[in-house]
Amino acid sequence: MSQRRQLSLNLFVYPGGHHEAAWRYKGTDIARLNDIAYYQDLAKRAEAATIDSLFFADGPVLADNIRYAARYRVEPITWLAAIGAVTSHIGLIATASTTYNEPYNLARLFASLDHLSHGRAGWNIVTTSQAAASQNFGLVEHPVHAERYEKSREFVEVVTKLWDSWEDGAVLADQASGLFADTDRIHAIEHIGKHFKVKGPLNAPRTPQGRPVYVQAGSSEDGRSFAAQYAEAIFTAHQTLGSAQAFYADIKSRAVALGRRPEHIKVLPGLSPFIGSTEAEAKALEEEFNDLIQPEYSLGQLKRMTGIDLSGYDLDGPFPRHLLDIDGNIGAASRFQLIVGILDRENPSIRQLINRLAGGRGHFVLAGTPERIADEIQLWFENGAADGFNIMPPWLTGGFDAFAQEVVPLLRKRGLFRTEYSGTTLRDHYGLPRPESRFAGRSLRASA
Ligand SMILES: Cc1cc2nc3c(=O)[nH]c(=O)nc-3n(C[C@H](O)[C@H](O)[C@H](O)COP(=O)(O)O)c2cc1C
Repeated sequence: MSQRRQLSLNLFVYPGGHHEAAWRYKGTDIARLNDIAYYQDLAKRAEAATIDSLFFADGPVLADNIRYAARYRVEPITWLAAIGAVTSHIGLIATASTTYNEPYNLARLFASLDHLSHGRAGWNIVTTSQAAASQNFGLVEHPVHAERYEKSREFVEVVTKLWDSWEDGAVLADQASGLFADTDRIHAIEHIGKHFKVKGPLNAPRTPQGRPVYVQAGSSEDGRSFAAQYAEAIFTAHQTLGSAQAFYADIKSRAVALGRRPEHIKVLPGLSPFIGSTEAEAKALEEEFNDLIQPEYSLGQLKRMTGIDLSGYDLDGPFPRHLLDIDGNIGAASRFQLIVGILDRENPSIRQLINRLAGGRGHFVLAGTPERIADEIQLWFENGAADGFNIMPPWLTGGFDAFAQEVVPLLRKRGLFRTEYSGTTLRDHYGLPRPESRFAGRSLRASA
């Protein structure tokens, strides 16, 4: 009997939680945000709930709104390495930018993470939308959207070749013969492109997963086309079932047009759940968070997403829609479209829009009972909108614990989510094949 299709559930970790005022919430353990033991404990609890992976976002520049929120970054590969050492199954997905890294260095870092975790590494491939990052790297200006995506393609090609440069079986470790490596199975990549010139090979063996899982998180036209070609999992933000369905259908059909199998590209929208034993209790909890919002912070967020500075405007007045530059070049293009959608559907005041975005920066925020949350997950999963979700707890660690203790058992009871891991690698959890090196068999052909 073929097994029922299973949800993929990731835990998206943000210091303190995803609501922008999470760090001010009484239940947030704010003193422990730099304590690796806090994240290790969280990872162990996520592993006990058979969550597919932990995911850390990142960007190589300090957020300009640090004054009002815990929005600093610790470097995720370093952090996940320490988490990997105390866990055995949960996937470890780190974000790294193709605009502000060198492929060789990054290939080494992720290969090391995959080795040390015995095959649990994933790479969230981003191009970095924050323009201020350029000032940390001596660039005259931040490359525009299309340029960043063009460079990211070559970056991924180089890194993939480096991960392929050692075939399986290249390490002989034959103590009797004295041969450590079969050098016919280790290949220079000789890459010469527009942005990178890399001879290779990598200086470490092929990793347990062949290569880390490729994750992608941009939803613009360039982002989708990139994802359809390379991504094995996609993080995306949607406010409605309809928008998620349209995105899902578009991504899968693009992937199929490129000769890929649709089930090898997991679409994982964000979901930030406020859970209560009644609907009213859940809504009251969300309100408690929204009461902690600081408008200075929220208006900065809004400016980043829309390009408009609304400081000085009456928060309870209408959103000045006419100021939106629909055709302009906005860094996070898909998030801009998402806000336009909210304005079209709901015509909110500025304050209502701020509250709407505070929980998940445009991701789907849902306040309800555990059954209501499970119903919505099932609805999206069974109606062509999602292969799973990127769970974004409003606060940590309590917001995740509530999900693990109250929603996960319901999903299991409905046969939608595993009760135990069936494998040990992130590829196993997502049901993805282990890729073969492009050089596989080449040495045999040469000597035939
Ligand atoms: C769940 C999720 C997580 C993301 N995490 C990051 C991140 O850590 N760093 C980053 O630079 N961008 C991140 N992004 C943003 C996208 O990678 C992308 O840069 C942005 O959406 C703009 O690209 P687009 O115009 O193709 O959508 C994230 C997006 C989503 C949906």
